[in-house]
Amino acid sequence: MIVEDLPQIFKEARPIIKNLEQAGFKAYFVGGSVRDLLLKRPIHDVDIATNAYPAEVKRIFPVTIDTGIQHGTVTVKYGEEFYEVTTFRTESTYQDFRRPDHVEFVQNLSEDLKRRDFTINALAMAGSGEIIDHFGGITDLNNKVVRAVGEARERFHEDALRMMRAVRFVSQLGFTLERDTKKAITENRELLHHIAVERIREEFLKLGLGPDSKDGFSVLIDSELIEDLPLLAGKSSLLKNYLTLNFFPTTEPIFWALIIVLIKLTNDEVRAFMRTWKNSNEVAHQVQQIVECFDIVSERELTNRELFDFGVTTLASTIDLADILGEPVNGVVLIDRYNHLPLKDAHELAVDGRFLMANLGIPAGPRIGRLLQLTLDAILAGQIKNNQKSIAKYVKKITSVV
Ligand SMILES: Nc1ccn([C@@H]2O[C@H](COP(=O)(O)OP(=O)(O)OP(=O)(O)O)[C@@H](O)[C@H]2O)c(=O)n1
Ligand SMILES: [Mg+2]
Repeated sequence: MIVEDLPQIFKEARPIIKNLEQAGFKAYFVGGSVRDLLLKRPIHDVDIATNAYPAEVKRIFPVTIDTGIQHGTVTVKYGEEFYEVTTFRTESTYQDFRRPDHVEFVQNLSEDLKRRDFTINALAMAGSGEIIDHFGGITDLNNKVVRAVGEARERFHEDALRMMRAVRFVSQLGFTLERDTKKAITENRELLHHIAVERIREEFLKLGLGPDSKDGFSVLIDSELIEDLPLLAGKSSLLKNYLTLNFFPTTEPIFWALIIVLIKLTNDEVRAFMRTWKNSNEVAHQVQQIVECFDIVSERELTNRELFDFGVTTLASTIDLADILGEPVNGVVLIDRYNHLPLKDAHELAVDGRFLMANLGIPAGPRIGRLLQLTLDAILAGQIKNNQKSIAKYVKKITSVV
């Protein structure tokens, strides 16, 4: 099979293949870019594989970066773009179910393709556009099947993350998981414990935000791989509710908040959950806010002060989450109420601590902060206006009790 009209991104990279060939080496496009080309999906980067050793690649191209020399990868700058050029390799020295620290270089492409994870990812393309398919990858693309190259068990022992990748592709590409590949996941799922949580998280997120995340989740539960995800063991009956949803998350914080609500964590448990999954403090905080806000809106109306404290980003995410979970929350009304708050940020307060000290004779100290908070409450509750005169009057009144 020959692809006649290559997208621009391949055309721009073709001189790299030509240069390697002119120096007497073989070189091909490999991996995800060839898969995505045949699926007519957007292509974000093209990877090149060659029988040239890294030192030889570096001799051919004037600007290179040593990105992963021990794995055989050199980044080549060509034009304004950067390309990963990796020497054909096998990964025969796995000891701990993770990608190895060093690899064995090999001379031919098929040895290299043989150790790749799935048939759809084991395709290569020559500079001419000719597709090289040793493992039935094109048929599997046409049938929308994720199938391990050769023995699935071996592929998963080489790199256990591939089990997550399999399920991620189900969600991302709308494919089904081939039976033996799925069986091998069930039989080898504990191997996932050898994998860094950050890598698992990345795949889990791609799964959760993929267009067919419901199918991805279904396979995750069916294959029992879910039992080996951090803090999700024993939760599959709760997570089955994911399969009954009509909408699915579109952002990272909403995805996490959804999982947390489905597995019924208490607010106190959210932080530890997010930390175990090695999320950044920023994402963890956003998720915590959404879960807290969701808890409130499921029970009662938010107060103006709560609208103010949560802010519009958390509100919008909470409304999305409520929508996904079928919780009756009137998002339009909530956002409208937010938009009509007398102020949206504490900086918009017409007075500050200095004003209270200078004009009302209140001594410096923590009391100033408390008075400002009460003032903010009163303004948000509509009891007083946000101007110096009404604030001064109000503060004078409450200084007798605060
Ligand atoms: N655990 C892994 C990771 C990657 N690969 C191989 O390396 C290629 C590139 O890997 P990567 O960019 O991580 O994944 P892609 O399949 O390209 O998917 P994405 O579109 O998310 O980049 C894959 O296609 C596959 O051939 C593999 O065999 N085993
Ligand atoms: Mg890729």
